[in-house]
Amino acid sequence: MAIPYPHFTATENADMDAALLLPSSPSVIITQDNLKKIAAYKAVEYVESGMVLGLGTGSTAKHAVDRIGELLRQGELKDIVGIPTSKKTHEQALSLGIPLSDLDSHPVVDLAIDGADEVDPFLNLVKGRGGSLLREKMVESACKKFIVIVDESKLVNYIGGSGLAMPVEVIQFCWKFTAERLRRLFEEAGCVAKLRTFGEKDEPFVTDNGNFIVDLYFERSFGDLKAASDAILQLAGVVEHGMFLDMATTVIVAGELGLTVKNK
Ligand SMILES: O=C[C@H](O)[C@H](O)[C@H](O)COP(=O)(O)O
Repeated sequence: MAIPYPHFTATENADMDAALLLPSSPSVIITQDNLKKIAAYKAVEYVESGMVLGLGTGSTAKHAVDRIGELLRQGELKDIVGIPTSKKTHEQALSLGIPLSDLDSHPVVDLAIDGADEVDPFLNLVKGRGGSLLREKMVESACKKFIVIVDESKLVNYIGGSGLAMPVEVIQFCWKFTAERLRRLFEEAGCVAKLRTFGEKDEPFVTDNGNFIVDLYFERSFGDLKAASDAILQLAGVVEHGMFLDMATTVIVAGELGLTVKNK
């Protein structure tokens, strides 16, 4: 989807790196992917040499990982250790020559940069529509600073408010039983629970950890997020859910009027 940028002046609203990405002529259309890149480049300004970095997953985080690789190659960043949040990011970072490690060797992460599927006004998130929520939550709950990068389409009034999926990673064993228990937890919010599938044959999507994903859809708000989180995690068969509550320290939003940086 292309987003028109009729009156945007890059140098007033964005940093120089991001400004370089913006169209020079007001009639040029800037794409949603450009917005993701602008947010990602801004986040990478927070990276310092010597840091242990959580490397996020998804189409927005991919730009941040690319940029980190580029700055390492140029010698502008040194001694970075990356902790990837998925097999896909692991492969991307390897191909860029970013030195990698894991939480066993580096249990404290200085900074993580990742995308999100929803961001509410309190900086609570939904993540995992790409299927990587569990490793993301492990890495991002171990970090001192967690910067979330989104285009403005991800902003919602309340968690679940996009009408799109809130993913829950479940073990494969009797997943229908678990999906039904999840649905019943949120019956009053008009919840529908669906197994995530892919391809023409509708095969179950399997996470990097060998689990399935049940996507929850809500007709209306389910209220107390902490209570919902606790209730989901109490179900045997659930591994983790995609609500990231009170975890983001900064959210960078690239939107029609430029970049907004929201701090906790
Ligand atoms: O599982 C995927 C991750 O949580 C992503 O960070 C999230 O889905 C946002 O992805 P994207 O930047 O592609 O919209």
